[in-house]
Amino acid sequence: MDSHARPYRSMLYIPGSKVRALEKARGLPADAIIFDLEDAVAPAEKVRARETLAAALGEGGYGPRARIVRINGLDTDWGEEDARAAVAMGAEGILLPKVESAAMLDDLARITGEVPLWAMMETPLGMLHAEEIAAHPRLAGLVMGTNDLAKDLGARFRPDRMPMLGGLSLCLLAARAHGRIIVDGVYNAFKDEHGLRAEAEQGRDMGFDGKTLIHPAQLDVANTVFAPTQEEVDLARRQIAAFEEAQAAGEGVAVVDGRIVENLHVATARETLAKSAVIEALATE
Ligand SMILES: CC(C)(COP(=O)(O)OP(=O)(O)OC[C@H]1O[C@@H](n2cnc3c(N)ncnc32)[C@H](O)[C@@H]1OP(=O)(O)O)[C@@H](O)C(=O)NCCC(=O)NCCSC(=O)C[C@H](O)C(=O)O
Ligand SMILES: [Mg+2]
Repeated sequence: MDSHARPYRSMLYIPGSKVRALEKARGLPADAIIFDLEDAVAPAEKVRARETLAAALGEGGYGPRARIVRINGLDTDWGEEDARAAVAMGAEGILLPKVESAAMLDDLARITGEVPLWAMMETPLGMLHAEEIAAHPRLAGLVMGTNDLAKDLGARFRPDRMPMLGGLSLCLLAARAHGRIIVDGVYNAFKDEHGLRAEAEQGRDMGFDGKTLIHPAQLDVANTVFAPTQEEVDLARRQIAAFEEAQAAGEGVAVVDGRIVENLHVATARETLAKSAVIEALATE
């Protein structure tokens, strides 16, 4: 799974226990859905939520949206059974909470076999072991859990996310070093569109592939912020054309809008065009 073959601009959490939300999601413009059996489901509801989710996924109708199931930790009463059930449900990915080592992913892979794994990065130890987690051969991607991380750090929520930046950056470095997808944490104030946009733009500028979301009202902002703009697409086309022209003239460098364009900029420009094409194709499905 790479983020160009399939975008991960918006990853919407849906509690596995909420029948109406599971139904509604079939028509929502989310790139991916995280069907949650962990924190969004109360202990008394855990077993029923697993059954409700199995029925919804069995019914299908989620189209091109990536279907990822977040299970409970393997150290809980529900984790192992969740993992087996997620495989049986045909989940495209299984998301393990509070991953702190590659060994935790090994334990899960022994149950889930070939199904791609995703790791919630949300504890101080997880941040410190991000590299070995990202290197795990079964891992498709990392998902930031900024609520749990703030709790464990004793950090305050600030608009600039200053207390989070060290952890976010460590996980980004690890994800990119191993070619993994990485998706930013949730923005809790789901009615605050302005705040969400600012935080999503910060995540995009840092290098995240997308943002995890808790409410359908957040989808448009994430889908817009994490897609290349028309200006970026136009610039990418002009950079590629100018560089090819320069090469034909025996030059290694071109200039566009007063800025140099070298082969590395052309690689980024080609990625921008590829991402834009995939998003466009998705919109017409
Ligand atoms: C936050 C909510 C509890 C709000 O729910 P509600 O009051 O029902 O919202 P609305 O009335 O505005 O809902 C309008 C319609 O949208 C549907 N809906 C709501 N949320 C979702 C959703 N997530 N996916 C799909 N559809 C949704 C409602 O059913 C309404 O539909 P309709 O009847 O047709 O009008 C609620 O949004 C919610 O439960 N959100 C998910 C919360 C969650 O999953 N939390 C856990 C993940 S966050 C986390 O743990 C991150 C990490 O681990 C960390 O540590 O940071
Ligand atoms: Mg969490």
